[in-house]
Amino acid sequence: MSRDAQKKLAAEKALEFVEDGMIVGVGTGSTVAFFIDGLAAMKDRIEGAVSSSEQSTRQLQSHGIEVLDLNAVGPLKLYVDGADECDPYNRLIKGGGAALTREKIIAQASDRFVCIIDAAKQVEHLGAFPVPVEVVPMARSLVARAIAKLDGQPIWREGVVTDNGNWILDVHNWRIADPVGLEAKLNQIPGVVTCGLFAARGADEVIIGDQIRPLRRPA
Ligand SMILES: O=C(CO)[C@H](O)[C@H](O)COP(=O)(O)O
Repeated sequence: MSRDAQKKLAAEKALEFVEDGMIVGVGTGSTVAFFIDGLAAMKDRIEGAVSSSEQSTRQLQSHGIEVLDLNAVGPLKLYVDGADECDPYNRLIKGGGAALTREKIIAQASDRFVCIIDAAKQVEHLGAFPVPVEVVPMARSLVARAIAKLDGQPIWREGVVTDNGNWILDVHNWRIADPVGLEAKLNQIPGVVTCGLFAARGADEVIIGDQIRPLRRPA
């Protein structure tokens, strides 16, 4: 089955988590685009959506789904999003689409985070995919030097400006032994808005094709 077909299958399976009257947290990316298309068919049953990017907002609104402000609606029951990598414990690398900060905010504000991926994104250890880090522009070189001290190789994603007006450093060649510890270290560097490691709060369920994998904790 093609990767796109797997993404579509996972997105359709995630629709089963949507309940009547819900405000649904919606991620960003090509997998989520399938989810939004599916959500459109259920739009009269939901109250609206909270969106993680301008891109998803446009797609939601094009289907007539109301996009709500997270501050006005409070905690959400459900957040559905894709990922760039997923380890056996549902810890993720996200941010290939540069929407990581709003994605992490909505994931944190949601009771349940359902992640939808194709099988190629499953890995034993996170780090083959470069870890995106959103930085305040004036701190780019300061953060890059701090990351180099942590043995990562940061490369500026030149030309990309996030929805929050910030820049992205992609960190290559990282052997990530402790994703939770590294996430905390990155988030402490002044100028880092957030990093694309979703380890402290990973996904509650990962849907790979039509298979649902619940959360498993590391031993
Ligand atoms: O984190 C993301 C955007 O910031 C996406 O979820 C991630 O890049 C996966 O995208 P796709 O579904 O297109 O493969």
